[in-house]
Amino acid sequence: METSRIPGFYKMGVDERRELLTKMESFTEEEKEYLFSKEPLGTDTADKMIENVIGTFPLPLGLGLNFQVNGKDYVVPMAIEEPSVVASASYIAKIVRNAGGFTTEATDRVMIGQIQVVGCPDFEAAKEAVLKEKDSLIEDANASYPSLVARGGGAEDLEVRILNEESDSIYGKMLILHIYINTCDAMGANIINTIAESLAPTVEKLTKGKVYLRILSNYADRCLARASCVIPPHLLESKGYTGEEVRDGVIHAYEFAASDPYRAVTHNKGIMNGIDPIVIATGNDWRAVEAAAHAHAARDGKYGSMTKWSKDEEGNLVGELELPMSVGTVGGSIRVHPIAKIAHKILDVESAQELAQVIVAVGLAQNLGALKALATDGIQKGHMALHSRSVAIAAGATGEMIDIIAERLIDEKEIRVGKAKELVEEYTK
Ligand SMILES: CC(C)(COP(=O)([O-])OP(=O)([O-])OC[C@H]1O[C@@H](n2cnc3c(N)ncnc32)[C@H](O)[C@@H]1OP(=O)([O-])[O-])[C@@H](O)C(=O)NCCC(=O)NCCSC(=O)C[C@@](C)(O)CC(=O)[O-]
Ligand SMILES: NC(=O)C1=CN([C@@H]2O[C@H](COP(=O)(O)OP(=O)(O)OC[C@H]3O[C@@H](n4cnc5c(N)ncnc54)[C@H](OP(=O)(O)O)[C@@H]3O)[C@@H](O)[C@H]2O)C=CC1
Repeated sequence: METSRIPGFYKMGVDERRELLTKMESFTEEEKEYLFSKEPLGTDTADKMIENVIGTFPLPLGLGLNFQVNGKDYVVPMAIEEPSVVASASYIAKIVRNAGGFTTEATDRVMIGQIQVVGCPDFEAAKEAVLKEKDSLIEDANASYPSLVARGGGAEDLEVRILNEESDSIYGKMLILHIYINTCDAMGANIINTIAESLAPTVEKLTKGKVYLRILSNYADRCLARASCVIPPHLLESKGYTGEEVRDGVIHAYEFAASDPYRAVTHNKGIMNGIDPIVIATGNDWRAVEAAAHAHAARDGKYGSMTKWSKDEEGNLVGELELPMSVGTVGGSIRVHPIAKIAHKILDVESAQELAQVIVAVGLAQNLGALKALATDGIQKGHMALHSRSVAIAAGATGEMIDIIAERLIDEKEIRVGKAKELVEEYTK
């Protein structure tokens, strides 16, 4: 889409938003049917995707607006059940676009396949034997997946480690091969597992040991994406707070997360609030992204903040986020789930590398949204006001009653289900 800046989008009704979206994006009739239908993922398709299917589990799909990354505008599809996340991402993206937008970069998409060998009569000799045959193992790996090589990807390198060298237990000592594979635009789990399994018989011959596990590592530390932003303090100003106060509050909040795992987990949950919804909407494996993100946050041996916030010489707030981002634009369920396909069309990324960069930019925005709120009015004001509609529904409100009850909960500063039930009873008397 030409622009991601659509002021007042949230003030429109759903039908009005859909009409505007169809003017901005050229959907086919089939796409419109899926996107706007009551059953976007048919049970027939669902039944082919997983096992023991009895139905589907819909999530709200919203659009994160105002995003500008490396000079390009992105409308970001976000599938999430939690209120205020989409609003917060859009809010911060609006501030950051006025500061020049997010800057991002990504490494090559190199994923890791692990092969575990146990029971080698001589582990050092086994390691040497594997390393001696490194080139031919890489050739074999590539021969097992020629289509990947044809796309410019494939196995690139191989390393070997001996784990628990001093262990007395027969279960402890093992040889671990890492095979590094460029999976192009696929997340690559199945590709890597296929390659790792294909190498196992040769590895057993070389090592005289027994191969057990042949599987990718989800700690994709050679498949990283980075985002940063630089925000002049005047853009952070909000009611009752100077920009400098907000900036300093955000940096204090970061230092708290960097020093205390109890805070870091919550801080990082706030980052994943932005990341998971786009990973889910684009049909990617969010468990893989979550697992790798938290491992990366503990890479120095202590769990800490995924982001970093600081002040530069001009007094600007500087935000940075680096995460492993093993996502794809093909593979898995991406081309199977009709809404995931449409989400890719809306997002308009050309490669997995580009997708990874947009995702980390959204994570960085989401973190700032939470920290800005926490460092000023507190989280409840913005978040609970938007949560009030869910509270009203949980208390039994329907139709036009939902907004009326939600408004009353906000006015009376008591956003809880018990209070909402009282109001619903009063309303229906
Ligand atoms: C909620 C806001 C944005 C309100 O903030 P506000 O100042 O009332 O917003 P505003 O009315 O000035 O609007 C500014 C922009 O925000 C967006 N916006 C504003 N309202 C809406 C809406 N209804 N729907 C969609 N977009 C909205 C919209 O883009 C709008 O620009 P415009 O389009 O008008 O030019 C703010 O209070 C905020 O960012 N709060 C933080 C919310 C948050 O982080 N939620 C996550 C849940 S809490 C959690 O799980 C994580 C946490 C917090 O524990 C993590 C941690 O501890 O670090
Ligand atoms: N631990 C984990 O995280 C695990 C995750 N998984 C699951 O694996 C799935 C992801 O595996 P993945 O291997 O990505 O998916 P696929 O098995 O679907 O493989 C991707 C396929 O996409 C095709 N392709 C088309 N264009 C490209 C391109 N530009 N770049 C790369 N491939 C292309 C390739 O087929 P061709 O070359 O024939 O055209 C390739 O085989 C996810 O569903 C995940 O949940 C599975 C096991 C473990």
